[in-house]
Amino acid sequence: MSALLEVRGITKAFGGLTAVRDVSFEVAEGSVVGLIGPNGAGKTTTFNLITGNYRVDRGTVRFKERSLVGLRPHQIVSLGVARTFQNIRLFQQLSAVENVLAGRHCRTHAGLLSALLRLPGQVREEREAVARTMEELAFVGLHGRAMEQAKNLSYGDQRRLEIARALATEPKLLILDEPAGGMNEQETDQLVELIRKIQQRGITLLLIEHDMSLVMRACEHLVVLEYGEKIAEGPPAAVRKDPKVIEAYLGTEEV
Ligand SMILES: Nc1ncnc2c1ncn2[C@@H]1O[C@H](COP(=O)(O)OP(=O)(O)OP(=O)(O)O)[C@@H](O)[C@H]1O
Repeated sequence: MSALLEVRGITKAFGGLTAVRDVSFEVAEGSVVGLIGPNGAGKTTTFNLITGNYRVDRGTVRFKERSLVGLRPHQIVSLGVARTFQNIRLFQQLSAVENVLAGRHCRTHAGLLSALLRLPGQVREEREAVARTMEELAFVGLHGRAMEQAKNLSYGDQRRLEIARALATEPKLLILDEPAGGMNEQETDQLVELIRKIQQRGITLLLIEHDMSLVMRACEHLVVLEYGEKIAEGPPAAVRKDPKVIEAYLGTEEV
């Protein structure tokens, strides 16, 4: 079976610095894949190349055998690739439910005219969108916080809200950039559970994470970057013993 996501030889330079050089990997449908590596290794740049936030200099990105190169981020979301960001990007003044509704936007069809006239189709679509939103909030464990402004939520809850918003776009592939960033141990344990529940829904996950306890528990395949290049990949137990990986992390953090 072909991979859900296939990245082949992607390269991206910023001025004189090649942030990602000739990186290739695949994400099998239904799997949880971790992209790891020291700070500045090119992980977020790789995500931005997949999601259309940056354009590749060279190489290909294929999702469900369709090229994503040259597509705009919202087109890629419509195809079924959703993401969260390393630096939380929520509408801080809006409620949790409004933030998730913003994510639903790409799956609603009613045009401006029917919205203004409040035609029956529009009203039905709105009702469905709110119901779906409440389901996603419950799914990530935020049922009691729907009306809370995003800025009043804890860091861990804000990360969960970002995941709910991404899920509301009905992705096939969910890309998480440091989902455990700023979380305490208990919140990280809950996140491992949430990742399993998302996988059980049939959604494939690709994540960047520095918390190795999460990576080792949640991921079945790891891709390791250093200085923009892939230095290893494989099952977590094998990768953590790989001398190149240990070397890359020496003096930075424990693998
Ligand atoms: N928009 C940009 N303009 C210039 N340089 C950039 C840009 N984005 C990333 N870089 C550089 O590219 C390199 C890779 O950065 P990237 O953020 O992809 O690494 P990372 O592995 O995600 O790091 P971290 O774990 O610290 O988030 C870094 O040297 C960074 O400074």
